[in-house]
Amino acid sequence: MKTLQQIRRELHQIPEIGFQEFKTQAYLLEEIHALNQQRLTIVKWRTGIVVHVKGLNPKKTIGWRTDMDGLPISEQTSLSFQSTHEGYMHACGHDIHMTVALGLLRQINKAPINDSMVFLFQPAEEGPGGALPMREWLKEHHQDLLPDVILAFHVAPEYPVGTIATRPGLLFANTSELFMDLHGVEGHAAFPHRTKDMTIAAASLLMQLQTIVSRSINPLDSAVVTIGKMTSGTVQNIISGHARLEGTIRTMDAKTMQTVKNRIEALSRATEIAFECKVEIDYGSGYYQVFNTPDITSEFLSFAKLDESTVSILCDAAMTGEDFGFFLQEIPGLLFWAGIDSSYGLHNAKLNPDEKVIDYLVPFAESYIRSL
Ligand SMILES: CC(=O)N[C@@H](CCC[C@H](N)C(=O)O)C(=O)O
Repeated sequence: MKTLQQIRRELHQIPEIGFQEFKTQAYLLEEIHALNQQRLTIVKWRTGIVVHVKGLNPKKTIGWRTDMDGLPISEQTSLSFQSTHEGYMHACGHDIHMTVALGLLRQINKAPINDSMVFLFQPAEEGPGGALPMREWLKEHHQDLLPDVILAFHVAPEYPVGTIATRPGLLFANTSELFMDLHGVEGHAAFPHRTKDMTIAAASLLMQLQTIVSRSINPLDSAVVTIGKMTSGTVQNIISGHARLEGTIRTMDAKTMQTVKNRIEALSRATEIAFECKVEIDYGSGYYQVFNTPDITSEFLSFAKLDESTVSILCDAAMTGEDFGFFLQEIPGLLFWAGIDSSYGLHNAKLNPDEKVIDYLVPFAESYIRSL
C-alpha cells in the first residue's frame, strides 16, 4: 500500500484544471478500488467520485468533501516531485486535500464508525465550480448519498502545522468572475486618429474600476475588485482594436455584489461613450459564500481546543471564494483552515506545503468524526 506522502507527491505531479481531472480521477479510483470493498459504494460523477462507507448502525451520514483541480500556473519550486504537466500546478493545496480525504477514507473503512460516511471528491473548485452541479446531481439521482452534515478544510500557508482556524457563520466571500472585452478599431501606429485604441480604453477602465471599492461601497461593508489579467493588441506598431480584462469580484453579502456589478456596468457604458467602443461583460461563474453552521463550528472549535497537538484559532472571515459554500447552503457543516507553514501563499508558483500536515490532520479529523 502506498504511503500518504507518496500519494500526495504523485497527485502533485499531475495537476489538471476544472473538469479535466481525468488522470486524477483514475489515480484516486485505483487507490479506492484497492481498499476492502465490503462497505463501499463508489459512484463516478463527471471527473469526480463519490464514495459511501456504510456505517455499523447508521443514524446519519457524515460528508467529507475534497476538491481535485489544479491551476494554470507554471510551478517554480525545486521539488523532486514537481508538476509534470507543463504550465499547471497544485498551487492551492488540493493535492493535500485529496490525500487527507483518502487517508481518512482508509481509516474509516478499516475501522467503521456507527454512522455512514460519504466522501465527495469534487472537481473544478477553482472554476467553473463543481460543487453546485454535484450537489444538484446528488439531489436528483442519489438522495441516498447526500450527507446530513458536511465537512471540508483548506490549507493555510500562514499557520504552522497543527493549527486549525475557523469561525461560526460567514467564513468566505461571495464571488463572481469578471471578463470584459473591449472592441474598438485596429490600425497603423502612425495614424491614431483613424483607430479606436482599446489599450488606452482598457487602461482607463481598469483605473476607474479601482474607484468602485473606494467610492461606491460603504466603508463598513467589504468588497474586492481584482483584475488579474489584462491583454491587448498584437504587435508594437499596431494600435490595438481589442483588449480584455479578466478578474474577480468578492463581497461579504449579495447586496454589495449587486452594487459592484451596477457600477461595473455604468463605468463600461461611460467607457463606450468616451472611447467610441463596445464593452462586453461576462460574469463567468459565481460562488455562494461559505457560511459555517454556528453550533457545529463552535463545538468543533471546542473539540480542537481539547486536542493537545492542536492550536485552535477563532479567525476572521476572508475574501477567499470556495464553491463548498453551495454544499453549506443546504447541508449543515463547516469548513476550516489547516496550517501548512509555507512562506509562499495560495496561488503562488512557489507554494510548498509542509507535508507533516497530512500525518497530523488524518488522525485529528478521524477522532473528530468519531466524536460526532
Ligand atoms: C480557495 C481559493 O483560492 N479559491 C478560489 C476560487 C476562485 C473562484 C473563481 N474562479 C473566481 O476567481 O472568482 C479563489 O480565488 O478564492
